[in-house]
Amino acid sequence: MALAVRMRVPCRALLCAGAQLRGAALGRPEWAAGGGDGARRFASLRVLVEPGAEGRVAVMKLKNPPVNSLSLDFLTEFLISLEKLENDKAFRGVVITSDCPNVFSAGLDLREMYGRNPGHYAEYWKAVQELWLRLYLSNLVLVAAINGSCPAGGCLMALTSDVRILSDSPKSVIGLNETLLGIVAPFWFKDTLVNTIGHRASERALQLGLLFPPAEALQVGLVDHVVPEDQVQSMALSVMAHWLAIPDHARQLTKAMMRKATADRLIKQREADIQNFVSFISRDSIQKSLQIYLEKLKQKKG
Ligand SMILES: CCCCC/C=C\CCCC/C=C/C(=O)SCCNC(=O)CCNC(=O)[C@H](O)C(C)(C)COP(=O)(O)OP(=O)(O)OC[C@H]1O[C@@H](n2cnc3c(N)ncnc32)[C@H](O)[C@@H]1OP(=O)(O)O
Repeated sequence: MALAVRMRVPCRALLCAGAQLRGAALGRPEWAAGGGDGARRFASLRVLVEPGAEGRVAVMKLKNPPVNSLSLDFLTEFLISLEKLENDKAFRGVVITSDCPNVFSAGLDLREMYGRNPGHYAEYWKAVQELWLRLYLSNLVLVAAINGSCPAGGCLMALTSDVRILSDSPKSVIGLNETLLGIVAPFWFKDTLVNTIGHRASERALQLGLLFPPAEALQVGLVDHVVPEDQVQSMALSVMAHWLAIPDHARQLTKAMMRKATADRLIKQREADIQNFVSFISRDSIQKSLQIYLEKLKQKKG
């Protein structure tokens, strides 16, 4: 219990209070309970939560079409959802997957980082930090069922999980590709990658902005399993059962022991990190890079 308190993330309550206000401002109910599972099945506009197995596992489906970009509204809804699950003692594990075909998540929403004002950038970055801290320090067992493309912020989200299962498809590439956009992965993105695949492999992956196809992602240790597309969720539930066989308190203490120092680096300098982001993203040269990248994405279609 003491651990659970220690692992709580500062400012979380603040952000969630803000999040609820945001939801109210959008003029919709926060949660609509439905289905035979009553309150255990719930949904916001962009996140579906369904029971996974034996009432102790939930499946969170990211549903922000077309590509599950991590917009501010999406982050807000995701964080409220996660908080609900963390606070429900019945749940011990969560599978995170996508409801959008061929894409797990396109990462941070580029429209939140382009052509906005400094106040907006600061609000957005605080929500991104919160997402990482809440997921990275979660007491729940988190399994990422990565059923599609998983670049940058999508990869960061997957990296916070305890286990990653990737679908064996040419579309399912994963990595921190920030340099390809002319931007730089922040230190806590980098730390999370280093903690997963080691220093040398991270250095190469980050500098080159590598997006690994399934076999290479498995080889470098970025994911733990590669399975056919239609088996991603069943594999996630089966891996989850293995992890849930471990007593929670021992597993949670061990997870905290492994991750706390990394999280603390950001916690100690959250405000400075926000200011750093705002000044970096506001630069004309960076805005230009983002503009070019967004145009390229549009041209790809036409
Ligand atoms: C030194 C100090 C450092 C301090 C740090 C400061 C700042 C930097 C940190 C920033 C960290 C950034 C992290 C990120 O996550 S950046 C986002 C990176 N994401 C990507 O590169 C992915 C881009 N998207 C794609 O490659 C593809 O869309 C796809 C995910 C492979 C899916 O392909 P497909 O199914 O063919 O869909 P479309 O490409 O046609 O896209 C459909 C529409 O969605 C729009 N889109 C795509 N991705 C994003 C996105 N990330 N944000 C917003 N919108 C996105 C795309 O433009 C299409 O829109 P349209 O229908 O209006 O044309």
